[in-house]
Amino acid sequence: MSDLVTGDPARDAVARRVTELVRLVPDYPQPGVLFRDITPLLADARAFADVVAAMASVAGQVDLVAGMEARGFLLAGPVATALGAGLVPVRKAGKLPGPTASATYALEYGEAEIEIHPATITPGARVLVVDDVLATGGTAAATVGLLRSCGADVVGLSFLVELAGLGGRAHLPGLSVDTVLTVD
Ligand SMILES: O=P(O)(O)OC[C@H]1O[C@H](OP(=O)(O)OP(=O)(O)O)[C@H](O)[C@@H]1O
Ligand SMILES: Nc1ncnc2[nH]cnc12
Repeated sequence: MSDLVTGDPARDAVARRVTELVRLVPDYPQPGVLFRDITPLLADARAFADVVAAMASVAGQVDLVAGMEARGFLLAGPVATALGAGLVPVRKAGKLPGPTASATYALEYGEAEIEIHPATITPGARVLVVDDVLATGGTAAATVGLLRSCGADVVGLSFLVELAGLGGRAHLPGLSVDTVLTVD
């Protein structure tokens, strides 16, 4: 199932472009995974601008946008600029000089650890979390937990593509979760 009908024609048109421009790669990076490759979308100037605008439109006033390494960075930076907000890079372990705060989590294809600089988060800062794909929700849930442990007020999450069949939303209870395109 593709959720291409939101009732907003402009938003539906952006969702259709995402369907057209996100390449499906079977068995990558391991057998059984249908990988969503966003590079054709990023290379299309109009589509890139439209998805950034759509992803930013879900939030009101925010202080910071948190983006997950690596593909999340590509969307979170422009979304932060569009919202007049700062950027918090959520990095894979070992990439940030200390002091850092960290969390471990499970992926659709493996396990990972993420880190942030807690000093960049003022207590009560309103933070929007941005990433390309919501799959099992492990990355997003770990990011929310990490941000909250640093005093952030996570006001919502904005994704390009949600793989609804993997049930990621269930790991984000009580949070506003928006996606440009939802697929099974
Ligand atoms: O909902 P989940 O099951 O946690 O999966 C989603 C995450 O997986 C991908 O990142 P990945 O760790 O593959 O890193 P990359 O962006 O560096 O390719 C994607 O960009 C999300 O961050
Ligand atoms: N199927 C998938 N395609 C792209 N990124 C992902 N992250 C987790 N699962 C993914």
